[in-house]
Amino acid sequence: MIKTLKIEPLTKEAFAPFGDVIESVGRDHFMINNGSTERYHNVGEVQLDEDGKGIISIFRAKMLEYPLQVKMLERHPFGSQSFIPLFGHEFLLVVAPVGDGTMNIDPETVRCFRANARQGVNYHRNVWHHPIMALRDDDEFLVVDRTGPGNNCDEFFFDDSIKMTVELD
Ligand SMILES: NC(=O)N[C@@H](O)C(=O)O
Ligand code: NI
Repeated sequence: MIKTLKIEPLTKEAFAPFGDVIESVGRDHFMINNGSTERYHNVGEVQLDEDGKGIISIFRAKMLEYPLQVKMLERHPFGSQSFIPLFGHEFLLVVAPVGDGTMNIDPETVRCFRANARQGVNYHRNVWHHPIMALRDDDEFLVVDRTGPGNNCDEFFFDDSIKMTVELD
């Protein structure tokens, strides 16, 4: 199989099978702080297993080489993982659904999205995703995910016959 992944705009609806889009645009909110602040409540769900702890980290990422061949995806079985751009830059993401839970990904289910400058993402537990795909060097992302016992990162490598690429326009 040889295919160039279509880069789709990131929307709440399209991303629903993979997790949450972290954004305020178009979302419900209510006033707090005596009317000085709008709270966009619960735009993403932090998922943890009973032994895990939620932590906040910062990832400073290099831009990968494009066209990029998607050789692998990873998943986190014990918790969700969110990426919120700290500098408000767009970024890409490649995902695949949880599937049947085994260490296998149907390449036909792999999708690519582009997050706009006001969006972050929250991958739900076991959602397959590519490591962070910044669109400029030294871009920084706030990351909320899980630490704790056990291996929380499964990697799946596609067969060499599967050539899926992401091209920048
Ligand atoms: N390994 C790690 O902490 N980062 C990845 O999970 C990622 O999605 O970038
Ligand atoms: Ni990850």
